[in-house]
Amino acid sequence: MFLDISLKTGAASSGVLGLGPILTTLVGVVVAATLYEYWHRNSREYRMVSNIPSPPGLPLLGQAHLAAGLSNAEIMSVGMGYLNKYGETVKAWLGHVLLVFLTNPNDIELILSGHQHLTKAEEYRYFKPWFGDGLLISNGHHWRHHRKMIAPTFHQSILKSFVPTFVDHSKNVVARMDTEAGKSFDVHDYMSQTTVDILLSTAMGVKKLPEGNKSFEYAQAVVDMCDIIHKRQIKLLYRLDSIYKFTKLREKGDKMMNIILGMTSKVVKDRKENFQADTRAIIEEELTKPAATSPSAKKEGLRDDLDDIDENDVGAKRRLALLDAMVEMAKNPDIEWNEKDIIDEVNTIMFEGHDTTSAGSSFALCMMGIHKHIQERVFAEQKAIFGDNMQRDCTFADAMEMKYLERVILETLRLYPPVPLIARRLDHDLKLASGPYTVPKGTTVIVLQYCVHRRPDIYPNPTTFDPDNFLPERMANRHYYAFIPFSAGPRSCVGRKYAMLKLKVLLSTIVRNYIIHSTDTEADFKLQADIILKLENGFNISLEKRKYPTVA
Ligand code: HEM
Repeated sequence: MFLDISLKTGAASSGVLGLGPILTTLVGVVVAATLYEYWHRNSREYRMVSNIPSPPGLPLLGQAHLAAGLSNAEIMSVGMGYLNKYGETVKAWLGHVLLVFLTNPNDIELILSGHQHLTKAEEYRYFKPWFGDGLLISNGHHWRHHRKMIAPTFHQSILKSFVPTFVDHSKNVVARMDTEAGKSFDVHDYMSQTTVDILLSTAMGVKKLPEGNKSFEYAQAVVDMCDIIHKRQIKLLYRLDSIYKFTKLREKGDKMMNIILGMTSKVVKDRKENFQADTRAIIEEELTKPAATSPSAKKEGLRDDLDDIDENDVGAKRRLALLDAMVEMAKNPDIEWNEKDIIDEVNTIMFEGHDTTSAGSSFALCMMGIHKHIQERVFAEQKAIFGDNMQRDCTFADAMEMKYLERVILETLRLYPPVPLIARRLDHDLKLASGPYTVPKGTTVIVLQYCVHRRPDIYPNPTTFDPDNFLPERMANRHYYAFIPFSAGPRSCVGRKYAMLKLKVLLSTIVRNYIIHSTDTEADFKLQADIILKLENGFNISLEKRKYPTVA
């Protein structure tokens, strides 16, 4: 347009009104930006959310500049500061992308409970090269079909059969940590390798684990890849593929993806090669009892397909663990399932199933190291269960008796939820319950578990670590959606029962072998929320071997 005018006026060589070409371009950009900003501010979306509080923004950028130059730990603390200042429902514009942050359980219920808002937010697209169309990020028919096929592979009878494997790996990590006894060390390194190995040996049916420190290398690559994806989600420039592909970050991302995909494709290849009928079937005995791994009897609003699968199941059935079940499905012409589906779900579950529980177990160990009286109660419960034979292997029945340890795990997940937030894209306009707000279709709504778990109106002394927050009578009086470490509703965590059982076996084995110490306090924690909540300064503990009289 400007060029047209200047040509007609014969001023092309010197630009508009005799200005140089750079200035001409600049004026063009400013005019286009002003027009865009004018259009944006008059859009339906902008007007609809104008009454939702937000930190001050800039033209074009919105609030995007607030994250510029900050580390992940800084973003977390700055973000919390804004939420404290602006209230329980806050909006932010990342350029033209609208984000609405929710911390009121009534709003969260509107998002998570029904089938209306199941679509994952745009921000999950950065996982696509990794998870493909795996459960965590897929939508619509594809997600529904995969969920229906995969949820039964976490049936209680299968989880029960995993307990001896959980025990073997727990004993193994106890032995490996012996070299650290007396020293302060970052326990997350041990937890991440162990949780990778446990997943490989259970859900993936791997008989021979990768040699050397391949599991640790994979776990480290996952941490680095999450950091990259998180940067892409929140830094405006990295969001654009056209810019990201020329950055150093992408080079690093490609390297990490090679390690990750190399490991998972080998797992699938090996399992397919060694897929023998006699090693894969698990025949369950008759089963009619409710799942004992669930934190409490569920009220109607919190029930999900995992409860239904465990509770409405009668009679003997042949069941397979995850990877074996998927290999069989791919061979069955009547089931819509192919090789890519297998790889996508292996990648999804290898990630979701290990990084979450390694953070959860590391936080729980730190909590017990810091709150010694709580560790003593955990140990006393172990003593009551194991009696004079504290070194014997834990069974499924033992794990069901660990009520206090369960409360310690739940309280850890309250204060330090490994998945600190969930994001959905609204498929319909949504009237919120927390105020006179209507959020338009297409918005990214972000459910902040981390914040709802720390609301003082729901948890008196919200920052105090108190496992008794999960006494049945306290839980019964709380809003269903005020404790959602595993999300809730139809898209809740498919591995939550697996996770709780594994954490109990692992922590029970560690606590029976070591007294856990910590020199850090919770005030020293530098929380870092890059996809999975971690401590930037490490999960530092030290261990002291427990001594038992030798059995003659
Ligand atoms: C302490 C441990 C865990 C926590 C806190 C946790 C938390 C969550 C949360 C919050 C979600 C919803 C995410 C979202 O909507 O963005 C989720 C989904 C999921 N989790 Fe977990 N998880 C844990 C362990 C596991 C384990 C052990 C597995 C598998 C072995 C697993 C597999 C999955 C899968 C496949 C999904 C996607 C479900 C769907 O969209 O249908 N998780 N998890």
